[in-house]
Amino acid sequence: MDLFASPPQTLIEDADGGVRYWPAFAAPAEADAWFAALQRQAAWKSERRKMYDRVVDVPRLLAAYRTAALPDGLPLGEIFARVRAAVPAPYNAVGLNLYRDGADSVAMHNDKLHTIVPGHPITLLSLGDSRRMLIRAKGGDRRRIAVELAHGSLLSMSHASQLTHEHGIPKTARPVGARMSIVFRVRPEAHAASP
Ligand SMILES: O=C(O)CCC(=O)C(=O)O
Ligand SMILES: [Fe+2]
Repeated sequence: MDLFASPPQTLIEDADGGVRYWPAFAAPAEADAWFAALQRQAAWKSERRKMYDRVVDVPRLLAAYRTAALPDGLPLGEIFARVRAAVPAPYNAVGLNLYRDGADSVAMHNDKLHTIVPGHPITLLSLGDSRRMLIRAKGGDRRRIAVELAHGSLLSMSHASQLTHEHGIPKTARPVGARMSIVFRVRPEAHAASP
């Protein structure tokens, strides 16, 4: 079966591509190999960020590369080619998030607008244990959409959806192992190496 060709689920519709989800984008064995290589060899960093008047640990590990300078020995070139074929865009940045366990998370947010170029999607591959992403409109119907981001799945969010919706990965008390996301973006040149 050609999983690659299976149609996505549309989670949100808008004139810019909406938010679409492909549950079985990568074959399980391929996703296993990508996860193992990236967990072992990506340049993971723990970051600290200013939150109001405090500096706090970002509750996940991060790595970032320019797509024009992907390191050898990691499967990022192969992943990039597959993602770009499914959701074409002139991606120039890839950010990786590693959620070590259920205590790691990302708060509800939209991706910072000055760090993404209008008109282009944000497209992310999930590897490892599945984690739930919540998506919620900023105004109007505030009911949350939940999507369980499966091993080997792909999610693409339009630029327009960053204006209308927030997304996040809440902490979970479920005993979960590591999960990572590999997030492709079109960034202004000044931000192309940012996570
Ligand atoms: O890990 C994910 O699936 C989402 C990450 C995210 O929202 C971000 O890096 O901006
Ligand atoms: Fe995000």
